[in-house]
Amino acid sequence: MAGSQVALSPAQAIAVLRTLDSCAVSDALDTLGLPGAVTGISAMWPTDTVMAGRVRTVTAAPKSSGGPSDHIATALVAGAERDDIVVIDNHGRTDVSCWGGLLAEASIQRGIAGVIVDGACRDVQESQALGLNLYARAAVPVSARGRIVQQAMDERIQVAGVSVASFDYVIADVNGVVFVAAQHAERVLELAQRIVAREAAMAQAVRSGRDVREVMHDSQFPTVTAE
Ligand SMILES: O=C([O-])CC(=O)C(=O)O
Ligand SMILES: [Mg+2]
Repeated sequence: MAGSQVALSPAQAIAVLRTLDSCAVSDALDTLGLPGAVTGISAMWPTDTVMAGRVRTVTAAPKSSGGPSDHIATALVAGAERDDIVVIDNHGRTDVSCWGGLLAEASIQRGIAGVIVDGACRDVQESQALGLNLYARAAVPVSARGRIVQQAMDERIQVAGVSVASFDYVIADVNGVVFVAAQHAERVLELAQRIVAREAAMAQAVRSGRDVREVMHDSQFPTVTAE
């Protein structure tokens, strides 16, 4: 892909992301001076999976009316597509869940690749049993029902200070969550691949007995730049 001028399709971008990890993508964003890495949201169980896909946003809000309403995220999940990743913005609230096992069941049927909650989730064991990747700030037993609704979907949201829109990309793994704005995906992925290659060479140097002070010194192994 290096040097390629051909635009990546979403499927190609997702396939490349799945060969990377969140640290390499975060480093690429750093190099380009772009935001994307978030802190405080982590995998709900120890995982060796790299989750990558296309963002679909849900904006959560407290339920204001007394009457019946759609359950949060159902409208988005019902129309979601393969490799979508549901990203729920509950503004960091951890006193109520936004995600549970029934939503996970429906998500698997749609081919959804995973879920990220800027807030809390529940029924963690049900998502895990279904193999649905789940990232959140916390797990709590408290239901969304009667408390939280979907205010909007596919609107721009803020996740821990990072601006995120539907059809951006996201990668998440045991290290955390990193968003990639769609318009920068090509440059970010190309750079992240070069960063991975550099790290592999550095690891090989350490394995072959070179002093780690030398291998990791800023003067060694050409720093990967934006060019
Ligand atoms: O009531 C809720 O918060 C949703 C829930 O548990 C589920 O989707 O299984
Ligand atoms: Mg449930």
